[in-house]
Amino acid sequence: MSNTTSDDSLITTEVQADSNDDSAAPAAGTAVAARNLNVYYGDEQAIDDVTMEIPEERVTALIGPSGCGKSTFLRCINRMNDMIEICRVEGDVEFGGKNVYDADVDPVALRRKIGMVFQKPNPFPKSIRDNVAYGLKIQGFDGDIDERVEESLKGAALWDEVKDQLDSSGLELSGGQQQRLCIARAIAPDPEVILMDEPTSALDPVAASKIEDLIDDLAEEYTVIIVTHNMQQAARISDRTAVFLTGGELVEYDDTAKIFEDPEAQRVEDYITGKFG
Ligand SMILES: Nc1ncnc2c1ncn2[C@@H]1O[C@H](COP(=O)(O)OP(=O)(O)OP(=O)(O)O)[C@@H](O)[C@H]1O
Repeated sequence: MSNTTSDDSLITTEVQADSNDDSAAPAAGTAVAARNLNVYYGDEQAIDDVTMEIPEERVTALIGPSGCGKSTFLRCINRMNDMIEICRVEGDVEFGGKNVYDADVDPVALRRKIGMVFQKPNPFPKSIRDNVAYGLKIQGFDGDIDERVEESLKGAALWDEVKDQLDSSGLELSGGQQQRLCIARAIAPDPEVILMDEPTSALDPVAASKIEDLIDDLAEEYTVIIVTHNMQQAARISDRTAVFLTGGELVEYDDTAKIFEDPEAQRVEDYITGKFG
């Protein structure tokens, strides 16, 4: 993967996926591991001592009622919570055998390895090509940008629809196309993990279904971690499901079929069957 660039002096460290530090290496097949993770906003605790290992090249869904900490947990993985002044993180989030909160990890380099897609499609007011190429240019990518743009748009199942209008504004696309453009932008720097925070909740059912199909394809190459309010969606697209309940407690984490068909915790069954939440 790409190296750090000289045009941004803040970028000092590339997170190594193949660290030689065996003592810190996660078990084989684990993309991301949280260890005793606690997160606070001021005095309020949003994540309560969460430990979990997220498998690579699978879809892992984070579900639970509003305010239970799903987005907070997701944002810890690529340190997006750094932007929130009152947010304090304790514990480890391991990626590539390294705690992403270590002092020598550069968050910008980390976010190239762990990309993010948000609830509301947020393309830049730029051409389709420039939206996808944006991150590559910033990082000083020295390969063929047009080729990478094409690959990324194909990877996001958007190429056939936009290949003749690459110079048109990304804002002229439909909501579903804009979200796939944002996915193309996220995969352009060739990340290992893609975080998705309710990526279909602002879309109509047809557009949402296309994104669901795409997520399935993405998991062949990337680790996908998705927050969703839609339990049917979690059941349809994920391999593993983590159920958070009020106070940021991870109550159950297992294969998706097990969570939806035979959960261990009564509280999870009550949540899944709509008794609360
Ligand atoms: N920027 C912030 N400042 C202060 N408190 C916050 C902030 N972001 C989240 N919180 C609080 O942290 C807790 C967890 O919020 P979070 O958004 O992570 O939950 P969530 O499960 O993703 O919710 P939702 O499903 O409604 O998006 C909530 O009590 C919320 O009010």
